Amino acid sequence: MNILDKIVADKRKEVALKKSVLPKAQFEKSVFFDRNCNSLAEALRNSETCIIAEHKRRSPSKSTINQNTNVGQVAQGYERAGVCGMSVLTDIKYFGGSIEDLLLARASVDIPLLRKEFIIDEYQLLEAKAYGADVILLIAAVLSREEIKNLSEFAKSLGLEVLLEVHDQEELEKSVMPSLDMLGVNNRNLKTFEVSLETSKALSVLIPDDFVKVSESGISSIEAIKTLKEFGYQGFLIGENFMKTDNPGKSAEMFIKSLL
Ligand SMILES: O=P(O)(O)OC[C@@H](O)[C@@H](O)c1c[nH]c2ccccc12
Repeated sequence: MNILDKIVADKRKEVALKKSVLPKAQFEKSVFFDRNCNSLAEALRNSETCIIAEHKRRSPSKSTINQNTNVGQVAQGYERAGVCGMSVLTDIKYFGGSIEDLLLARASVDIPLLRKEFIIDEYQLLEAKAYGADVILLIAAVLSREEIKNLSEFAKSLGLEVLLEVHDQEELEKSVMPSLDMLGVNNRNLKTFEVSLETSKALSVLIPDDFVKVSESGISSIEAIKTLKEFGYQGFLIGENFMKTDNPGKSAEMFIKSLL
């Protein structure tokens, strides 16, 4: 069993348990449930910075990155820095996040928020909406085409945007459909943790032009962004490079300044 299989097996148990404790009808009572979502795709199309900054305490590939974060402060720092959106990891077991992190970020900023999670069930989409997300991530490596279709259409019916993540040509070809807003290429192979920006370069030509292209993971230099922009990318998801510092917001601000 690779790490991704393990994460998904644990996620299925976690979601089953959550469903028994908190029935999904509860989510409709959230003040955020009827909120109009902010568009990340729109922000990326109209921005020069193109950065989606992530809140990530640890990961299976790096163990601890930053355990002493205050997610509200990080969110405000990212917003001040001028990012297009923020990604909030909500997985507890492998990434040290929580769904409450999303809520705290939502309470602190207005920028588009992506719920970064291993989504396998509509329950998690209702939960994402209730806790203030604007965008959800679907990972092609763990979903069939039919699951991608059902989950993305359900997300859209809630007013959420959808970022679909792929790592190779096969995943990309099985996933392209109109209910997606953005296509993300993960430079990190979630099964082996190998990182290479070549993945984004190779897949860029295969992504239809009507989707906003996002390059994810392993990005730490201005040069990398300039090169990826030449390959048509309009969004760049950066986590560790900001989170490993004492002040992720300030790091994002400096990065963005040197980008402009
Ligand atoms: O910290 P990095 O290398 O800048 O990567 C951020 C983000 O792309 C990464 O956390 C990520 C991309 N796809 C995921 C899916 C699940 C968990 C995490 C991820």
